[in-house]
Amino acid sequence: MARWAAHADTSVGRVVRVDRGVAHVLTEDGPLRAGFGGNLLAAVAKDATAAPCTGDWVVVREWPDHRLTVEQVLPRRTAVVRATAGEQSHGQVLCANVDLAAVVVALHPLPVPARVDRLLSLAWGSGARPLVVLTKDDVVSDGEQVAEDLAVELPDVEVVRTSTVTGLGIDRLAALVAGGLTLALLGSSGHGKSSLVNALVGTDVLGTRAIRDDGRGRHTSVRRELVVLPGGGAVIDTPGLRGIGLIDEGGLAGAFADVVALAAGCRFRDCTHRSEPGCAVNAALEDGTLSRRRYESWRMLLREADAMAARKTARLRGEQNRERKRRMREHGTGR
Ligand SMILES: Nc1nc2c(ncn2[C@@H]2O[C@H](COP(=O)(O)OP(=O)(O)OP(=O)(O)O)[C@@H](O)[C@H]2O)c(=O)[nH]1
Ligand SMILES: [Zn+2]
Repeated sequence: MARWAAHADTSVGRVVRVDRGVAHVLTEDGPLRAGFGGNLLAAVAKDATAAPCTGDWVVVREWPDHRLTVEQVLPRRTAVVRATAGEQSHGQVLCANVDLAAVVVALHPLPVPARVDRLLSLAWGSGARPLVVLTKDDVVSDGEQVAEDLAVELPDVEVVRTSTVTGLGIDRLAALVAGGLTLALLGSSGHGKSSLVNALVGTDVLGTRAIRDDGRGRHTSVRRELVVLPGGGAVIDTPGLRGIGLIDEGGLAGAFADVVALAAGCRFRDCTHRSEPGCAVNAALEDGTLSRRRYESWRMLLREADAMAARKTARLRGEQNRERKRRMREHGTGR
């Protein structure tokens, strides 16, 4: 490496992907691979979210024997974090420092709105600007109508129709990131994320074209990869998200800002928005301002977020108990 940052032996770069404890980092002087430094390993042992992930800016150190290690993960501006249910888990960081978080949903078969809501909650939770990207417009005739219906329900979110067959909407996505921004693609398997990356790059970088003899797609690529685009900016493909348990309260509040605003007007602070008098949410349902579908979707995700929060509390309590027992053993006191 020729050019160095603050210290003579360190350099700053952006993580393209992480493979079994090896970070692939893009620096001003080209790509490099680095293991995790000792302090970083210790931090990761305590909290897995401390590990470098795609999109992170990191400090890489070169040792006298030319070994390279990631010494530090710079603070994340935004992060797409999937809540996970495991007792140990603090959530899983899918990617970091993204400016736009796109929910990628195919137009065929017809998008399931509750699914879009769920993924949008994940997108809102990241701190990035959420976006809906509808794919495979070429296989349907009512793409425009579906996009319009969604846009009406999601007033704060841009909805972009795309097709990697006709090229529709690809220029819009390219324009959104052109100023040097980073776009993350979130969605279930098979909805066309890798195809979008390829269309944006103009070449087959992620290997969606590889088809096996039985006609099914083969995935040779390592996912969660950051790809720098020729027109400026970058795009991150994430692995197919199956869905359940990705919700946190913050993201949900963002995705349902309209409903949260309504709920603030309920007569009772602890209104459950079922049948209480003076419930502003129910009033909006009755006068049609809020759709029954969106209301049901919100309630379902809220229940999930509550369950997730309860598990988190239980986990923290478990950690405290273990710590107290450890101290009892060591010092004969629980204090
Ligand atoms: N007709 C049509 N087919 C598309 C379009 N985009 C993707 N496909 C097809 O849809 C299938 C899935 O596309 P992928 O890009 O692999 O989807 P993915 O979301 O990356 O899926 P995973 O890799 O499993 O996460 C492939 O057979 C693509 O060729 C499109 O715009 N139009
Ligand atoms: Zn209410």
